[in-house]
Amino acid sequence: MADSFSLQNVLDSFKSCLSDNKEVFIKYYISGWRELVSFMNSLGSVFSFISKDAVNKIQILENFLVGENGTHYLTVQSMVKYELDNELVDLTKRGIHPESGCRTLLRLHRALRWLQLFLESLRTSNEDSKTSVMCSEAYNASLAQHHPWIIRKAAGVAFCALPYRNTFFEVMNAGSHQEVITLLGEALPMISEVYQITEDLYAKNNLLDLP
Ligand SMILES: CCCCCCCC/C=C\CCCCCCCC(=O)N[C@@H](COP(=O)(O)O)[C@H](O)/C=C/CCCCCCCCCCCCC
Repeated sequence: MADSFSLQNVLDSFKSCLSDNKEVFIKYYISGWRELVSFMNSLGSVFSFISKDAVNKIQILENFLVGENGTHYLTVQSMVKYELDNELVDLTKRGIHPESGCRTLLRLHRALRWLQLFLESLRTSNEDSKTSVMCSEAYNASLAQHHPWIIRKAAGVAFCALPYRNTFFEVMNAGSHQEVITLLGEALPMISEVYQITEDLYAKNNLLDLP
């Protein structure tokens, strides 16, 4: 995991995610998430429970990727085909495959929607905007609908600990505020494309509600 966060690295990871024929490389998908988790860790221990869950899911996918069937886990497309063809996914209720690649990636995919909304909000924010409000609005419009009450409550408490917008931009380590905004403008189309390709693939295969 990177020692200090760089927004440029996040951008590079999501840029590298797409193959020429628009498949999503799992290796770069998880390296983008690792970079984001390193950022979240720098914000304080109140985010540890979120970071632990994200790291756990990243690790599950990493284990598949370096495991004996790793060639099937090169892209999200090849993973979906391999796991469905070999009945390795619990489709309606949790059973003998509670940690399939498909359901694990789905959790990060939903979080990617939150990230997309949050970054867009940050990009278009002004000096008076509150990061906690932007974060919780993005969360309510995405991940919250998949989380039980207790997680929503804990997430709400964590959001209140987010630093003010100015400090937040500085921790992003990407130069002046204008430079951060420019970089966000470059990162967002990459993130959105990766999100949409994954969303379409999951929808086509009826995988959007995996338990
Ligand atoms: C570019 C820099 C600015 C933005 C930096 C953002 C950094 C964000 C880094 C990581 C985001 C965490 C991703 C969380 C994945 C959550 C996956 C999930 O939904 N897991 C739940 C369901 O899993 P299963 O039980 O079905 O296996 C699990 O129950 C969740 C537990 C933890 C709580 C998740 C709360 C998510 C809040 C997301 C907002 C993070 C706020 C960070 C603020 C910078």
